[in-house]
Amino acid sequence: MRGAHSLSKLFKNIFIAWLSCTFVFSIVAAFTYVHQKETAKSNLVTVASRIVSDINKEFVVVDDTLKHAIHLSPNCDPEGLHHMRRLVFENPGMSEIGIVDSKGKLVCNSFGQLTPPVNTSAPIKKPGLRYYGPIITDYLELPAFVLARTRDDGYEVNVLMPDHWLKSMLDISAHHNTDFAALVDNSTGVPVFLNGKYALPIRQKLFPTANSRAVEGLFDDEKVKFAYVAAIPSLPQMSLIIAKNDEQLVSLGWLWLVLWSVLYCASWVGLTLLLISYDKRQLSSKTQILRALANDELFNVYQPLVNAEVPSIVGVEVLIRWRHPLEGVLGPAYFVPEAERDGTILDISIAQVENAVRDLTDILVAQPDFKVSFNVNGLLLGSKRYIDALLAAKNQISSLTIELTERDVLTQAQTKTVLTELKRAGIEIAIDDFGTGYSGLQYLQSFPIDLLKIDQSFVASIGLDTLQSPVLSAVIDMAEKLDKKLIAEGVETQAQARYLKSRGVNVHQGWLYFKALELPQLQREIGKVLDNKRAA
Ligand SMILES: Nc1nc2c(ncn2[C@@H]2O[C@@H]3COP(=O)(O)O[C@H]4[C@@H](O)[C@H](n5cnc6c(=O)[nH]c(N)nc65)O[C@@H]4COP(=O)(O)O[C@H]3[C@H]2O)c(=O)[nH]1
Repeated sequence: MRGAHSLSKLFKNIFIAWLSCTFVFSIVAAFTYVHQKETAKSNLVTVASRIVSDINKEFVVVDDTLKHAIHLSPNCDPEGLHHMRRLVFENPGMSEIGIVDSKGKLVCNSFGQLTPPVNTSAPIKKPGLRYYGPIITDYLELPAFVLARTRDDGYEVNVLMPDHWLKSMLDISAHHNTDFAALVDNSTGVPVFLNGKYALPIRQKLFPTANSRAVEGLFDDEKVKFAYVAAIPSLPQMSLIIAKNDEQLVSLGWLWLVLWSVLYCASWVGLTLLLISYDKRQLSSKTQILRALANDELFNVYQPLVNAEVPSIVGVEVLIRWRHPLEGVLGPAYFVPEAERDGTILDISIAQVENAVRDLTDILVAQPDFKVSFNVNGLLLGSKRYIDALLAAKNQISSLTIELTERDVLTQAQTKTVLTELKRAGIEIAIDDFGTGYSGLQYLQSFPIDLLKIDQSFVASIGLDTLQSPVLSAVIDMAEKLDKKLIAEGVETQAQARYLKSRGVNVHQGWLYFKALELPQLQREIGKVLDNKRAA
């Protein structure tokens, strides 16, 4: 049964660790994915801008060449021929310069006069640089395209650019994972030169276009792509379009995947171990407390409640200590909060009540109205076992008090019923650390409360000019009006004791009189008092 329980706890921890790691890693992975995708898009835009800048530079050079060739004679005279050949020689991107007459006949080119002239199309009467193509020339037998300008005399000067020059510019293999790159006609979107497999977006109209822009979505090859269209400033008829498939934008290398998986598994295992060790720690704190209880390492100390008028010991507050085999005597702050969390406070408190009855038997016989006060919290009030232990103790302790904080009174649903039952059995109900809670005071009327223990901080403020100073006086007035008994906690000086007595608060608890005493010390102190009484 115990084995099955531990196994189910182990699986629970593994599951919680898996869930947490998966959640965190999914969020990190999503952020990384989005970030990588955005970076890849902006890289593609940078690549496109760089290619356009390179192409543009070449086109500007070509355009300058065409502008220089504006006065060349169409008769192919030796001087003109020499000039044309020099221009071709100086620009490796150009294969040939030609002159076309106004009727569309190529009359002369950098190779010489053409007889008969070759028929081409008549020059368009428009200023500026323009292109046409792609074409295959008879003598080059290479695909090429033409850049041209029409002169004022109606002749056209043109330059033949072979495709291999563009190929080097648009080499997509040089740009990691690019799907295609193309120089396209701006009005039709038809590629003049293409590297890769050309596709256009299905739902968005890209052409005609005049400006640079990005598009993303489904393309007509049924793939989701990101594409960037970049205008070429020197040739407004043409643009560059460069695209990447969605899956190419974020490419996770295997090393990255391995690292990510290792990190994920390590975090999962780490978190599982952490949860197991936390469980063990919980378990061990519980086991330790229960073992301490079984070994009688937990014991009561008793801090006397003093009637300051006489003075005499009229009762005690029962406080817990742990004689730890390694750490020495530990105060409640070291283990009570842990015991409250893991539930062992119930076993501790029942044992405490039983020990107190046993410890104080002689004193109770000698002084039957001796007040014995226990610290109780909400959890204890909800336990029938504890209530039964208190009721049983009441048979020996006629003046039995329980101390609760305001929080314990107000946060437990069943408190009122239990307190009424205890009160009916003759148990006195006290509010501990009174004045430190932030709730209203109506509960003092509606709950069966007999006694208020004024918190140490208010007692400490006596004679000082602090914020608490006026509160103490108000608490004393209010207790009198509501007919509640008062005990002052933490009385440390004669001045505090004098003031409290002057205000009618006569039962004191504090180091001025006694610290918490172990049983033999308490018995000695009570013995002294009894001896004094007898002597008197
Ligand atoms: N500075 C100063 N301190 C004084 C003076 N007179 C008394 N004290 C300390 O004030 C605390 C009074 O107990 P509390 O308010 O019920 O506060 C208690 C109570 O809330 C809790 N506690 C102690 N024993 C038990 C127990 O057996 N069961 C439960 N549930 N809680 C306990 O631990 C708290 C602290 O207990 P202790 O460490 O024993 O500390 C005790 C006591 O030693 C004084 O003149 N000056």
